[in-house]
Amino acid sequence: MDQEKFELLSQIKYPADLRKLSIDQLPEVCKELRQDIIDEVSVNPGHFASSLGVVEITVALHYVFDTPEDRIVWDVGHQAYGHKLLTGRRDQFSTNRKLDGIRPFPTPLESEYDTFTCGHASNSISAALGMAVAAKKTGHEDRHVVAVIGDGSMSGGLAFEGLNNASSTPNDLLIILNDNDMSIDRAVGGMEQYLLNLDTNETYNKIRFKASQWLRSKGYLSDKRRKGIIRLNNAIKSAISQQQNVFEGMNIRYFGPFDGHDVRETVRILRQIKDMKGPKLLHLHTTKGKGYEPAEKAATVWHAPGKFDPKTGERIISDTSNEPPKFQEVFGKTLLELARQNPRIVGVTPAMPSGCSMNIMMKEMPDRTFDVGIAEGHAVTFSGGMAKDGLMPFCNIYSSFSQRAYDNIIHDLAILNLPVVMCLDRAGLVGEDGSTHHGAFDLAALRPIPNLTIASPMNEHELRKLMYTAQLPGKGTFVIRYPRGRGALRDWHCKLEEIEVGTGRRLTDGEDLAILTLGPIAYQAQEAIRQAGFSVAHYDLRFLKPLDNKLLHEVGQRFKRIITIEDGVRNGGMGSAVLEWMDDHSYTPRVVRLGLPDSEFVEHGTVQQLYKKCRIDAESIKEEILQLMKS
Ligand SMILES: Cc1ncc(C[n+]2csc(CCOP(=O)(O)OP(=O)(O)O)c2C)c(N)n1
Ligand SMILES: CC(=O)[C@@H](O)[C@H](O)COP(=O)(O)O
Ligand SMILES: [Mg+2]
Repeated sequence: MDQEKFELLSQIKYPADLRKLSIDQLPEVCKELRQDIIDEVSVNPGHFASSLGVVEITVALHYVFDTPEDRIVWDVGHQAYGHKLLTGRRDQFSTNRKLDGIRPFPTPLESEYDTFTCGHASNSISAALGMAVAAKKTGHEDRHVVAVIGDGSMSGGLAFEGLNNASSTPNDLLIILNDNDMSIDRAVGGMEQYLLNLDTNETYNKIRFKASQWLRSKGYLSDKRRKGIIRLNNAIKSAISQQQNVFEGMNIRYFGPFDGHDVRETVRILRQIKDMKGPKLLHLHTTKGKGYEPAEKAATVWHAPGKFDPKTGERIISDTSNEPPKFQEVFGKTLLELARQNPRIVGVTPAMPSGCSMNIMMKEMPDRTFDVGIAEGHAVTFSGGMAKDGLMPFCNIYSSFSQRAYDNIIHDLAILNLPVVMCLDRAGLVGEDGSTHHGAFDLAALRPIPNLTIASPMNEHELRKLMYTAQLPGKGTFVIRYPRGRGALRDWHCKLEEIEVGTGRRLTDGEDLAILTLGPIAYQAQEAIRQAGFSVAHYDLRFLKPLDNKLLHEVGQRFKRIITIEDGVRNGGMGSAVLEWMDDHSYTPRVVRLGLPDSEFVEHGTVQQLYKKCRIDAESIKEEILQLMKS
């Protein structure tokens, strides 16, 4: 069956097999590859539309370049399913993103065809430039290095830093700009606008490409003359179009825009430019979701659509009407509610309006919400600027992406204690996106920073109240972290009221030991307490900073055994804070800290599977209780 349906694909285990085919067979390879992605992702969900959009680019790259000796660096890596299928992982693809299965994004830990860590956007140009420089300095002068970056990822500051350096460091890097006019939501910003305008010069660009081919064939286009010719070219182009090409202005040769779905043409162009010296950028137009109509029509939904029927395009969505809402939905609705009451509130998201549900406020208040593109550092500093002069920004960033903005939080918010509410979404384990996406480090990373208030709601009511509290006058920089997915309360709407900063609460009382939790991991603890059969006092700490001194004195005085549980790295976070506090106040309980390890990165799987691996699921907590009670 596989051989019939995938006649060519079934013959390709590695790119070397692909390279045995004729160029005229490539469109058929693309067709089969696209079908394989559709079949596989429909039953084993993952990132979808982006991979469909780069099928032809993927095939052309592996056809033209001598991978893995030549280096392809994917940006984000959510578009790399075709690459995985052509590089020895077709047999394992059904395990993609599953516990112990192949990883969600390319990584050299998995394959020599994966050249760098992927997951967080905008790093490909910098990493590829590093590889291009390393190739020259380590005796691999013939190695080609290619960065493949989307238009959305090009909005990230790191990409600009990479371009800036590439323009002045000797290198032969090729950057492929995969321009589909989309991020997860619609791509935003000046670069996007610029790329749109570049399209109007398509005819000019074609003529120019042909001219450069001709000049080269006549020997006029030597590498020595390259910069001069680029400048001349630029001057002519500016005169014709009243617009300078940004890339060429930076001495990066620009080719395009071309149709990135014409695999034969893409191969031809790549062959033409691959050995040209100096940095160069090939601009290809593609359609996100290409070849699968529902995805082409609604690329945001089909970015990662879950299971679906490949024939009808119907998404298979289980009935969740009896389940509690997602934290994201509660955040989005509460933000709008608060913004209606408080005119100083504005919303900021770096490219995740749908993911974090800020799109709810965006719809009603487009002029008070800002999607700044994939620019986490900027999102924070921009929020700081607005706060400095009178606004009250809610800046929502996925916890793991906020790692990009660590200094901005310290330097541009905390030092002035500016009233910005940093909402860290996807805090803790996120599941199938794996090690690059778990929000593992925020608690440990932010705890030492002066002025910050750091809180984590146990459930939807707490989230709403913390959001309300954070926007009250005089609260300074306020961090609220909460996880991906559903909360615990179906009846999530509650009155908005203030929670006194730095106060936790006792949820249940007991005599044998105390459990301290932060955030919704409390529910795993509650289940463990039910099963364990001991008299356990359970405290929801609620604030990591400031700690609740009164609560901790009560715990220190009453208990010789304490278990702390957090959905974050166990060293440096809440457990460490409690341990330090107990020591500082001369209490000497035995403290068992449960949380994510700092000895290895947590990989992918369902959240529940990963809780178990990290021993923060109910069953493991129960075992820890029993163990501690033996001591
Ligand atoms: C630092 C960082 N911020 C945000 C994201 C979330 N994210 C993943 S893919 C994506 C959109 C990327 O758009 P683009 O590069 O154009 O790729 P496309 O999906 O359009 O092919 C975003 C915002 C991320 N992975 N990393
Ligand atoms: C590739 C990437 O970074 C995003 O697509 C991420 O996978 C989104 O995850 P959520 O589904 O949690 O929004
Ligand atoms: Mg894009």
